[in-house]
Amino acid sequence: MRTRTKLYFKKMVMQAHLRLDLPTYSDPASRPNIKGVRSWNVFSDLMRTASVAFSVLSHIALILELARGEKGGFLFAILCVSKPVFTFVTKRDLWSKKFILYSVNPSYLRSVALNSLATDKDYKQEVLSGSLEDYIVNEFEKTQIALGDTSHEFPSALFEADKSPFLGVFQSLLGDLPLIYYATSAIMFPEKLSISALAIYQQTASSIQSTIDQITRESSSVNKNLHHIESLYDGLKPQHSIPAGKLSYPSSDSSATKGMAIFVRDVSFRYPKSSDTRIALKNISFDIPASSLVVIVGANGSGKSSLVNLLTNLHYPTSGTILIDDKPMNEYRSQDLRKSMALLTQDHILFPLSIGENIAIGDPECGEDPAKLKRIQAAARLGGAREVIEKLDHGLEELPQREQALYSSQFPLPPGPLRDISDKVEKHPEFSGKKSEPLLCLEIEIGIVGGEVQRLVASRTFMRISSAKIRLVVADEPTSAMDPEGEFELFEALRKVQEGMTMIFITHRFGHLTKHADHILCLKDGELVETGTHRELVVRNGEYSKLYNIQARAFVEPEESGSTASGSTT
Ligand SMILES: Nc1ncnc2c1ncn2[C@@H]1O[C@H](COP(=O)(O)OP(=O)(O)OP(=O)(O)O)[C@@H](O)[C@H]1O
Repeated sequence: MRTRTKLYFKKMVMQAHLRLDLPTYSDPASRPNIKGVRSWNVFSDLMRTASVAFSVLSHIALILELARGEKGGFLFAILCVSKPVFTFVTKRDLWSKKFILYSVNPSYLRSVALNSLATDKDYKQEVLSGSLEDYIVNEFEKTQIALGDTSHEFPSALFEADKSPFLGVFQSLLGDLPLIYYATSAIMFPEKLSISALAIYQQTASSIQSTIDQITRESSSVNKNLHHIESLYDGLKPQHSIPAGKLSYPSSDSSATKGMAIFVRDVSFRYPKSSDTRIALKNISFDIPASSLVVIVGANGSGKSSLVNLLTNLHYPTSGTILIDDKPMNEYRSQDLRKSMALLTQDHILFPLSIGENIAIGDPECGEDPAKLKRIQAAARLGGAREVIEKLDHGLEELPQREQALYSSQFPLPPGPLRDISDKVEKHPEFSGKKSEPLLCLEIEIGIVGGEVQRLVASRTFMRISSAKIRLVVADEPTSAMDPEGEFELFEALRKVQEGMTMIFITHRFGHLTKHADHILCLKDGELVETGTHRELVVRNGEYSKLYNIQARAFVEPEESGSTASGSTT
């Protein structure tokens, strides 16, 4: 039951995560704040609270039953429950309240900072190289002196302790009242004295006390866990920042062989909820005709990736409109638009799945397609990843990272595959000194490096393109870790499959691609400063020509550089 409950909620948590669009997901407050395991805690907490409540009720019933036959019995029963009830009512429990804990005591804050200097590995190198050991300890001692008797107790304990001492005295008095009452009535009516009844009363009263205490302790954790579950159900409600309509894309009237046509009208964009209040894109307008090849260039931070984020529906303009095939982008279903696009960026990485699945996932609907393997192989060839895969021990079956959970044994393992793994673990640098840990998670990497990762990720894009559903391909510097030959081959392969698709490339390297571009968009500080073909822009002698000449100059002899700078190199 525990496993089933956890798995059920784990799936819900995954769905809640997957439903969020990028801007919403970027805000940590919007992400579901619960793990599957907590769901079980909620369930078991509720069960435990119910059983404790049942126990309290049965104790009260017992004491009432015992008291029924006696004169003054009900008064005695009330006295028995008075202390637990009083404690419950006057308890100061921090965890059942909404609160923020923070310290303003400079000595305390300094002591925390010095403690982290001594214990945090991020500071280790600088602390050692700066010979700061004695300084840190001495300064820490000073903060201790400055703090004096200031309590270091956990805030909840301080909060709970912070109540009138009279309450405590009264509380313990209440605890003794049943005994005082019973003793008084025993003196007045000695014939009624029964040691066994006294013992039962005493024991029952203290049981009630402890079970009520338990309920109060647990109620806050039940509250907290229920709140988490509630937030999970809230997370399942769609909360998208990107508006979307109901039109399907591609619409039935658009020709199946054409790429996506994009018209950007006076678009400005600022990242939502970003601490950086600067505007990323300012009043940008341009047209990208269907099936054209567009290259976006510009210096770092000029807004190229931000523009791509808008065109691929990952973010939404702060103002202005983007039209796709003559209709505003937000009139289409977001899912449809994304299914018609292939985005390839330098940040795309390998998933923790087999290499084959990493490529196949480009077309998540390929499922049991009998031609799947052939398609994967073709995609790997186009992405330039064939050799990368061939050198792997398990080819397409290889996992980019193998995560292994191992139980280390106190005793040496017998020779065999388990012993081999165990030996490998013990030799691993991360393992040193951790022999006593019962469970060790170890990632064994298979050594695929930057440029090779980019080839495999590019293969995923070719797999996506081979689904024949793609109308727009966007490549945002996908070759940053590749050698120039790899980059050339990738762009050539993309250009060759371009039929029926619009292609947008972002690159910092001028050359082959920019010369073939139908349009070049040149950005500077979030503004579109120039558009045109390579030839047009080079002779214009503006921002594009400046960026181009910086690179071109590196390839010409010093005496030629003067003519290059003047724009004659085309
Ligand atoms: N996720 C983000 N949140 C907030 N601001 C961002 C975010 N991404 C980019 N920016 C800001 O938007 C502006 C444009 O950045 P962008 O990444 O679009 O430029 P770029 O031309 O692609 O740069 P590069 O060539 O370095 O990739 C910069 O000021 C950047 O700091």
